[in-house]
Amino acid sequence: MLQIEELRKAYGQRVILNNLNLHIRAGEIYGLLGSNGAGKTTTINILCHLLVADSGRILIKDQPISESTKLLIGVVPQENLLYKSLTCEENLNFFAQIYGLSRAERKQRVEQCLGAVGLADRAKSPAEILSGGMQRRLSMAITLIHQPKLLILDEPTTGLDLEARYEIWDLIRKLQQQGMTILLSTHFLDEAERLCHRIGILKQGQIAAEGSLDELRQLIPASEILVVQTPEEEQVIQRATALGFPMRRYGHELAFWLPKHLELRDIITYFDGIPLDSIARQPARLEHIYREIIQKQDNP
Ligand SMILES: Nc1ncnc2c1ncn2[C@@H]1O[C@H](COP(=O)(O)OP(=O)(O)OP(=O)(O)O)[C@@H](O)[C@H]1O
Repeated sequence: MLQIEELRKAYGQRVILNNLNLHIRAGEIYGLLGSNGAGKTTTINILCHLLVADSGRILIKDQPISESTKLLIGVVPQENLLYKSLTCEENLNFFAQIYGLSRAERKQRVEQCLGAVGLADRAKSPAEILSGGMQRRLSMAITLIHQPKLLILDEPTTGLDLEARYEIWDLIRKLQQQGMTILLSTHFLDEAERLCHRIGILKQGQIAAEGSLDELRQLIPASEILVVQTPEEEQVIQRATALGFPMRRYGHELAFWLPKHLELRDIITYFDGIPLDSIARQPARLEHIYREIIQKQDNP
């Protein structure tokens, strides 16, 4: 669906995209992850013609991007693009007019798009009285008005509460099930884990790692992660190190990589004689993999 080849963008001496290659398959949800300033929005801005790349090639449905391919893409930016004093219906109508839809088409598309995002009953409500989650869904409806094939979502759940995030996630899944290809840029690893078929981690202007969650799991030699809470961290670290379990810290959590699946009762015996508050095994999650990839790149 989308092929980005050797894309380069620099601001002065500062290279943001360093010959980036990215391929998004039709019908998938592709998660683009990266630290602040990694170049996610820069990539999106180039895709939607807000920025010009220094070099590289972008193909959408095998055609180089141009004015005529613009209609294939719909972008939901980080900030909602809404006229707050207009109703939901009026907002959609306005954008439908910009896309040149006839009066009859507009009526039909406005209804369809409001229905698609679950706002049919708010058609007459001014955007400004909607909750943050509803405003985001209205922003998504606006992006759907011209029936794009590729939907680009830039941090779609930033600033939303948990219920609103669930609603946006359901909506993203529903759109994908209806055949939409989705590029999702996000900071939230749980969001990428739940929604994305494949994930690419953008680092130093390139995709440092890419794949499904299972494929990414192969990148770290941990079968499972052991999280330990103890008042005697030094003793636990010494014991685990002697057993060959690499240590990591995830925020305040003390963790060890387990090279293979081990029974919890066996693990507990390894720490005999050391006071433990809690001990838990968990599968390696995107958080653990992401951290490793980001740090490995920083300190090759
Ligand atoms: N017009 C500009 N001039 C100079 N530098 C810029 C300009 N626009 C963006 N940058 C820099 O380019 C880098 C990439 O920015 P970008 O917004 O693409 O990152 P991002 O991955 O989307 O980050 P975030 O997750 O914080 O939104 C940043 O360091 C930013 O400061």
